[in-house]
Amino acid sequence: MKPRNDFSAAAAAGAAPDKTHTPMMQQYLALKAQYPDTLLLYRMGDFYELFYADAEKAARLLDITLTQRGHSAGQPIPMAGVPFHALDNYLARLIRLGESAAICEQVGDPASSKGPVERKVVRVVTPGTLTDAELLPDKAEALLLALHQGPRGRYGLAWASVTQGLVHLAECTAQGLADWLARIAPSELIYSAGCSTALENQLQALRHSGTLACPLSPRPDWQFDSALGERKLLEVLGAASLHAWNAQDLPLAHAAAAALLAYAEHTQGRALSHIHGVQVQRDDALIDLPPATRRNLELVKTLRGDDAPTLFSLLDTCCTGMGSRLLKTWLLTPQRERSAARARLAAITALRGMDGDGAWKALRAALQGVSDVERITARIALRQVRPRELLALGRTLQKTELLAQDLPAQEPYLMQIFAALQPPAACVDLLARAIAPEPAALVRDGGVIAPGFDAELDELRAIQTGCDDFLLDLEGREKARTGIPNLRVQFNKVHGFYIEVTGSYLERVPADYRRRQTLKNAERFITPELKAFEDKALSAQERALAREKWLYEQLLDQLQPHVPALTRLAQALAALDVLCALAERSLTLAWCAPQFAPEPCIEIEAGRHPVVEARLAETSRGAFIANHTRLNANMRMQIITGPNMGGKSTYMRQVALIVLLASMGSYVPARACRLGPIDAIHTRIGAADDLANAQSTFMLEMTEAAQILHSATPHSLVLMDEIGRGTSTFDGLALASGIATHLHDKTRAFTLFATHYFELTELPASARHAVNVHVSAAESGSDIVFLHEIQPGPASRSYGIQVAKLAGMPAAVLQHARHTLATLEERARAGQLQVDLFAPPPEPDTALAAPSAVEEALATIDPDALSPREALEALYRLKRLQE
Ligand SMILES: Nc1ncnc2c1ncn2[C@@H]1O[C@H](COP(=O)(O)OP(=O)(O)OP(=O)(O)O)[C@@H](O)[C@H]1O
Repeated sequence: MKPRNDFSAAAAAGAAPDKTHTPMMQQYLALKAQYPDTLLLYRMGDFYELFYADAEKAARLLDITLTQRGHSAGQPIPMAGVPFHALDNYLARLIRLGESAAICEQVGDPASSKGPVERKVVRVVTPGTLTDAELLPDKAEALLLALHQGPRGRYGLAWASVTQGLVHLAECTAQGLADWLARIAPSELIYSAGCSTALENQLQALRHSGTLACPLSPRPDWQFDSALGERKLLEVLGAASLHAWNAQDLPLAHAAAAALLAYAEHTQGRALSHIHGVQVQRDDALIDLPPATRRNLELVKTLRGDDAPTLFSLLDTCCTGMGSRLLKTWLLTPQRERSAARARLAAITALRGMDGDGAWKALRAALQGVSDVERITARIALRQVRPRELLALGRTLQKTELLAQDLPAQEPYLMQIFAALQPPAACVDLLARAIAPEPAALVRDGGVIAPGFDAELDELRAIQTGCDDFLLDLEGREKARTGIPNLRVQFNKVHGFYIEVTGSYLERVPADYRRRQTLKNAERFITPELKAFEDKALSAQERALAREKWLYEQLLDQLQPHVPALTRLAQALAALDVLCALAERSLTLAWCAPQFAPEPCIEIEAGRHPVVEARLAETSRGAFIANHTRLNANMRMQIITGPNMGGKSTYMRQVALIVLLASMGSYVPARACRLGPIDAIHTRIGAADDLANAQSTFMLEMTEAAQILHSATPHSLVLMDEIGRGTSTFDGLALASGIATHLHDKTRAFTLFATHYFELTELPASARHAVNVHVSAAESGSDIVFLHEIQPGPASRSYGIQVAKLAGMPAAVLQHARHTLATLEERARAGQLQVDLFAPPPEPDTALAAPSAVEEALATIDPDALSPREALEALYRLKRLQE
């Protein structure tokens, strides 16, 4: 028999309440049935309790005590709980572990309830739909992504951050899916429970490989409905058509949006009224930055997985969390079309002013302490905002009026920002009048609404403050009446008001005193007058609290119409913050403004690697040596040789970082930079075993290289670092030469190809768009000095043994290595193994290349047009052909 406490199946199936359970457990089970996959935190007094399997899971995850709470239906009830005031703390831990939690509060009045107080799930906290300031990281968005599998290997994607109010839509092919998922990097992914097993396996595999680092939740099939999605989008946008957003013909993305909005609403317990826009992202609009590129270029995480030092950590001097989040978006989604980058560059230039003495400094000083208007606005719309957030918002709004005065007037992008920086006057006024100067953290504690805002509240408060005067007066009068000199009138939470008389004066107590409590040396009394006062004071306090709650709700109602304007203002503040931070960086780090060219080219004068340069400066290990790069239609490939530690990887990465920085609209670490159209940055650098996916170093290297050869175009930048070194010398060399030739002849991408195979330096002799360069080093005795300068021509030798010496290799090993090297070189000279690495391969055998009968038959089959029976017959036919 199934254990009794495995309730979920019966409950989830909507079975009638089991009358053998206690009434409270019946209520719990009915609520739990609606959230079978989510931990249900059930409010009981000062605790949130979990029961049965939830309790066991929470005890394990949160390291809290698993106890029992009596019996229900004849079985003990496992229970674990967390104190209500520590809820945020425990929620944060659950979210980090990828769990979700449904928060169930008491909503009924305990005094008038028969049986258990009425309870309701007020919100569901999930990793992708966070809104709490305490749970959200300042500098990162929590994104929820819905994925819909359409026919013929196409997918619809819809994603949003609940605190942003912007829904993103995209459609992609099966091949592009992994890249999209990596680019969006959601905190939670929902997909249709009815999707194919292949998709489910692919998602799980991406999760194991780390490409997708978030929980995956299946949702009911019917929620992924295209017509419903379109209707819902129109509803939240308050529009009649999606044309304004160019989002009309995306049925698969609409289906994903239906599930996305349904899930987000389900978690928040209300419609998302603050959604203000839809943004369609098209495959070909963004510069492609595959996961390997983000990783290898250490854009937002180092190769070790740390947050710094990275390009983002170097750039991010933003004053607000909104700015940091927007900066990250700009960095990771650079557009192929240059108008956004041009506008940002022009704005940065205007902010810098003539000699760096522009408005940026004053603006940054003003931006300090600006609150997170974006998130506070979302929380207003979701009616979750706390009093102190409203206070902070009010102060920020007053500040933004001043901020706008400092903006340089003529620049178009800044003028646009200026227009959005005007806070709605009615909102500023309302907040200033309504919120107390030092409000309590929670409305339920009172003291949130400012004095003077509401006459009734002021009156109720006056009764409470009149308390002290009355009590002093009463104490004086009672002392005089009774002649007890140390009589005191006091209050405590348990016993209310009382008159305390010590033992020695008890005989003087008048007859109208009623005993309330006996202590060791004293008695506490109440009189009719004091009782009447107590009733009035306590009821005034209760009524004041209720009035404050009501006023706060009214305030939220009055703030709703301002949500769109506040959202626009938040966007403007974020953009201004990023532009000022980029202006500051450009001046502090001596960067230049890049120029965009219509023809294909990457021309960099005195380029530097910003992160390596900053590290060198920090550690006082000398100056960074700047290098030039010149790639254009006629010079598309550099074969880079030179010693280990010479700076090859640094040089290649710096070119990619400069291209990326320019494309996002930032100044760049160089003296000058001219950049033509770019559609992707591909990198094949370093080698890390992917043990989790059972891929060897070499397999991974080849997989990544193959992907690059398939997807790069003449407008792509490709970095290839020491390709082929993961296998035997000849195999590696042969593959490296094949790959280099393909990139040069067929792909024709801008390619930086660093290698230790000297044989590859012969390529430029036959490949007219390739050139040899090397990083320079100088020998002094048996030692080596790295000059880190890129110079024309191939390197003369590799200096591996000198580098090993620098690394502290034992002298005996070095001696052995020198000897072996001499022998090998001698043998190579004598053998003169001469292979023309770059000769075109013989034509493939045409007999072999012709399609077989099975292949021909296969080509005529359209799987989508076949019934299951026809498919089976087709399979038998193919089998026969094979025989
Ligand atoms: N242009 C430069 N100016 C100053 N220092 C540099 C420069 N380039 C590289 N370095 C320093 O040299 C170190 C090694 O550089 P890098 O890793 O690029 O060498 P490499 O040639 O790729 O070596 P390997 O072939 O072993 O991978 C860097 O960490 C940096 O400290």
